[in-house]
Amino acid sequence: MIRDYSQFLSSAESTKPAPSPLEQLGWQSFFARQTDLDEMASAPPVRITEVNRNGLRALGDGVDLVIPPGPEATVGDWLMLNRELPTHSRILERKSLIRRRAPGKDRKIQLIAANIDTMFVVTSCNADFNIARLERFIAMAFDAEVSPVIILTKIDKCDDPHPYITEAETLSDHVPVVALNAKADDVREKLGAWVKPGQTIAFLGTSGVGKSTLTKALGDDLDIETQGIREDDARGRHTTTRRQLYFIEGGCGVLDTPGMRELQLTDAAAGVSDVFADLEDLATQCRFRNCAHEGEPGCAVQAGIQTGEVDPARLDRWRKLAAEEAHNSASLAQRRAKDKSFGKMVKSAKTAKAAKKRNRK
Ligand SMILES: Nc1nc2c(ncn2[C@@H]2O[C@H](COP(=O)(O)OP(=O)(O)OP(=O)(O)O)[C@@H](O)[C@H]2O)c(=O)[nH]1
Ligand SMILES: [Zn+2]
Repeated sequence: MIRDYSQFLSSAESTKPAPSPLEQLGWQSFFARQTDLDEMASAPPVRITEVNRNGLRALGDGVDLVIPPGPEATVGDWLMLNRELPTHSRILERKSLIRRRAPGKDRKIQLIAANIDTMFVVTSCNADFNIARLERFIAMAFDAEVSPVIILTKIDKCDDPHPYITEAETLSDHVPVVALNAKADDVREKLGAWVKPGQTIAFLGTSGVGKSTLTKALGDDLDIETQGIREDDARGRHTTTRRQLYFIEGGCGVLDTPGMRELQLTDAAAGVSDVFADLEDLATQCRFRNCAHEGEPGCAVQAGIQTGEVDPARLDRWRKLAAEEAHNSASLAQRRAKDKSFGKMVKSAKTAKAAKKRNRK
């Protein structure tokens, strides 16, 4: 996977012209390359900022409308708006996509959010800190093609945050680690490399680690609670739902959706491979191709443990994550197979019924 890290390096920000209205909504060259001026004139780009029962809320340059339900789009998507037939608007290819497996029996894949640039994986310098969970969130971000950044909060409440920082830094060379006090006034400064006009960010982490506090720190000029929108519920009552993608001053998109809070590891095989690339590399040197690294002769991974090159705890986490991923993917495949055989059963039952009917005549 090739990633663009140039955004982490840029410093010559001041020479840039002020962002256009579209750029403030997150319009980037990645999307511009998929269209041309002719199309933009007749079918302007719009960004989906909410998905609800009434449809998709779409914002563009001087455009703010609700597209009726229909398009397979999610929050963060860019559409080329078909003014006559909005439901036939063209969805642009996504820069990133976060999906999740729905809870409950019907384990369908749901689209959670598209075109997020940076995923802040938040944990705190206390008992919440769990390296395996961090790894899982990082794998999920990589799989969605979003650049993850680890935020360690509550440094003000712990004697020495360094062991946490050091451990988080060992996860991957490609994941920056920022330690901070979410209640201090340097949050904007510390996250400035990622929170800037034209970017879309999201927070991921368990309850109580400081996601809301961080969000408030970024948008202090904005009362998130009052950004709720009115929506008719099934009984025709007005209920207020929280906006899902909103823009803080200067135009940085912040994605906040209930779905993000319930994310599971969904089809994240590629992400798991990214986080454990070194172990996967090593495993190619095992004598047996299907080596389980559990004591088979010629196992390069076990040899790595002997020499101290491989951390056995990390091998253990890799195994667990890979197994969980396999289980998730398998249950989807099983479900599909079941659906198929159920369909066949229905079909043969119908045929039998029809045959009975015919026989009765
Ligand atoms: N001292 C200190 N307190 C913090 C810090 N970050 C968060 N808190 C406090 O921890 C509590 C939980 O923070 P929230 O921002 O609500 O956590 P959250 O991740 O949004 O939690 P959910 O909304 O349940 O997902 C609040 O009382 C915060 O004030 C920090 O860095 N330092
Ligand atoms: Zn092996």
